[in-house]
Amino acid sequence: MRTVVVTNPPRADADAVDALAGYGVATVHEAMGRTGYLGPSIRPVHLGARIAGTAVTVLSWPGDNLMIHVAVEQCRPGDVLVVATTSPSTDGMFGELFATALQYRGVRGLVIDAGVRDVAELHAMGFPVWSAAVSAQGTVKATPGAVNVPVTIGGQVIRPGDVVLADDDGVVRVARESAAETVRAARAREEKEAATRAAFQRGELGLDRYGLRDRLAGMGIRYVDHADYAGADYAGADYAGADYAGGGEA
Ligand SMILES: O=C([O-])CC(=O)C(=O)O
Repeated sequence: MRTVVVTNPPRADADAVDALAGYGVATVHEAMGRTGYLGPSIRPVHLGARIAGTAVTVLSWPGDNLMIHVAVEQCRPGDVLVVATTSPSTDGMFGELFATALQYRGVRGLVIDAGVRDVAELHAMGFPVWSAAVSAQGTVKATPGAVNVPVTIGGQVIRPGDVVLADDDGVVRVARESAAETVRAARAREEKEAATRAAFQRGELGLDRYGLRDRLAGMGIRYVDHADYAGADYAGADYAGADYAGGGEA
């Protein structure tokens, strides 16, 4: 493993980062062509928060939070701490003491591909966390790692200074160069969704709005009244008889 601390990485434009916080993770993920999502294994520890910030990244040895202490010093207001481990770990590497130090530095939250603890205290102090696990298992401060190098979480490469957007749906990463463009795409996506919502509130069907009837016809889907279908054409009728796997058993 590279043992390095990179200082002063480029960070995404602060206005664009703040603007992204106005959109949900699902919206931004869709707006980026369904990319960037860290997947369902990185979950909010508490519901109800939405943050966007610039990543300060940590690559740690599993069960060892030495490099998180190193990373705290590199954090600036508006950052989000992003912690990956060199091999899978669920140990409780982070708790309310780290959160206290990060809050002092204006850090907006934590994304960690490992465990956290002191869940009640984190909630009480309003420090939002997305993690792979909750675990009281303590860790050591023994092994060097890296700060502000690219890390991989949930199949996504997160570079220092990239935007991390997190809410109840999980976490999405936006490349630091694309923050402003992604804000525009998210706004367009939200306008489209608003129009669709209004149409659904009027009773319009997705089948018509999305032009799905022609697609279904192209797939050979046909509509048959139940009275005409319940007879010989009922696929389940055959299945319920001879083909019933459990039929011969006591
Ligand atoms: O210090 C640790 O090992 C992690 C922790 O519990 C805290 O940050 O409060």
